[in-house]
Amino acid sequence: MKYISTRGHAPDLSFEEAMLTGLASDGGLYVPETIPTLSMDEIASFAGQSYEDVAFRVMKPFIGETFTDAEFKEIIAKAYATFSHDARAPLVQLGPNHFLLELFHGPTLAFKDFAMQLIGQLFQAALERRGDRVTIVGATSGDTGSAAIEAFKGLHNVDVFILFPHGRVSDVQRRQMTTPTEANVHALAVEGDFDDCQAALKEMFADHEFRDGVKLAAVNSINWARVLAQVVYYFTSAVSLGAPHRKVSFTVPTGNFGDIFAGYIAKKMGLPIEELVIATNHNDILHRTMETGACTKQGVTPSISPSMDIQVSSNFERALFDVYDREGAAIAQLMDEFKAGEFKISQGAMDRLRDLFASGRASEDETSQAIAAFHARTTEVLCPHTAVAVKVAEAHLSDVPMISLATAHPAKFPAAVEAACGIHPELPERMGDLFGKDERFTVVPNDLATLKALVKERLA
Ligand SMILES: Cc1ncc(COP(=O)(O)O)c(C=O)c1O
Ligand SMILES: N[C@@H](CCOP(=O)(O)O)C(=O)O
Repeated sequence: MKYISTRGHAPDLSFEEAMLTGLASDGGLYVPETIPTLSMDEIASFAGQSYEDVAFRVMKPFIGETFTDAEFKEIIAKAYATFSHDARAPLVQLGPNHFLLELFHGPTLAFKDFAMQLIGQLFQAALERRGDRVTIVGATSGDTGSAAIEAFKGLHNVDVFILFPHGRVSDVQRRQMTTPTEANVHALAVEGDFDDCQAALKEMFADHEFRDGVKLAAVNSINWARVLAQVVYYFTSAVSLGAPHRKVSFTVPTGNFGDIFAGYIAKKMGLPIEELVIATNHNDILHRTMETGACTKQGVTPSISPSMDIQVSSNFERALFDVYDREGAAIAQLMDEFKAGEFKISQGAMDRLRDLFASGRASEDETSQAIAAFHARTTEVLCPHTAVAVKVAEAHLSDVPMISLATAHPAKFPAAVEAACGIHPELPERMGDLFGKDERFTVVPNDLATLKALVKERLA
């Protein structure tokens, strides 16, 4: 399996190289040259299998010969052993034909653990074999950072620097990033928003001297391995509701477009998905783009679903690559235009996007009301990101089962949840001392040169 860049100029890479590289050298994102498909019989045979078994069968065709079957199975087993629910990603019913896919039973209580726990193991195995080390720099609006730190803390062949927007993550998210004591963990509070953090990360990759000098690696969803790991739960949840003999739909709370792009890959692999619904909060660039065909940057406005306070959605580039018939030059041009604030999508590409994705937006009030209404109706306490999905999903309910993705545990956002429904969601006992620990982080101006100097200084 070869991986190619969405901008057409970077060298093709193997799975292992693409994973350890992250962003392509031409600024593009790596995608598989072809998407392997699974037959109806193969998908049907997932019924009743463990999450780990399905994970092996879904991901194996993408990793080629990178690991032996036995090695890959062991990696998967270790990755999900840290989860507190036997099903890993259980489904609960919210109402007639509406289901919630709980993706928050991993160690940091967010869906990011599904991919991060796995790539932590994959990186370790690959780096040990190569006798190599890397410097991970990650940008986070809260959840990716905590999941990355949890997966990589204490490893001798990795340093992990996490850039988070100062004052714009929840207290639980910040503490998950700032309380680990391991020397290879560096939490940096950037005086900017998530888009600034992500832009700095991409600039670091564009500076080839810096990139090669520190052996830069990415664990954001610009890294293909992150997306791949998330494809699995689309299969497990759909099959448990009768797929492939019955279609299902998904509504996905969306920021960087990684999670919903994983759903799109599942569909391309053969999973019969009726609708894939993009759900945004008031930072709604994706919804506006789907409505108008113009992708126009507006400033980020903080919300009660802070992990989705994003306006530059990395993985949208991967979807554009497909609807532009995989023409790297066209994508490079759109991304150049976007630097000045806007690009317009051609009518043909827009028609294809609208065939693939529906979209909706939930305001702050609608999000709070959804938390209150679903708690009153079902006793389920939704996190604000999940509430965005559930609210948007309501407009898409039909006789096809709808699965809304519950991307984080409500206890990560207690203030917003309590304000909405009067319940103070408690952290699970295993995280109970989070607020008793000392924090360790550095506040950094939103300045690329300062950030790069800091990374080099810490590594030295
Ligand atoms: C809790 C939560 N929900 C939803 C999202 C959106 O996911 P994605 O960026 O993959 O679209 C994120 C992070 O981005 C998140 O942390
Ligand atoms: N919501 C994310 C933003 C980064 O997204 P990623 O999926 O590209 O890592 C976060 O919580 O950090």
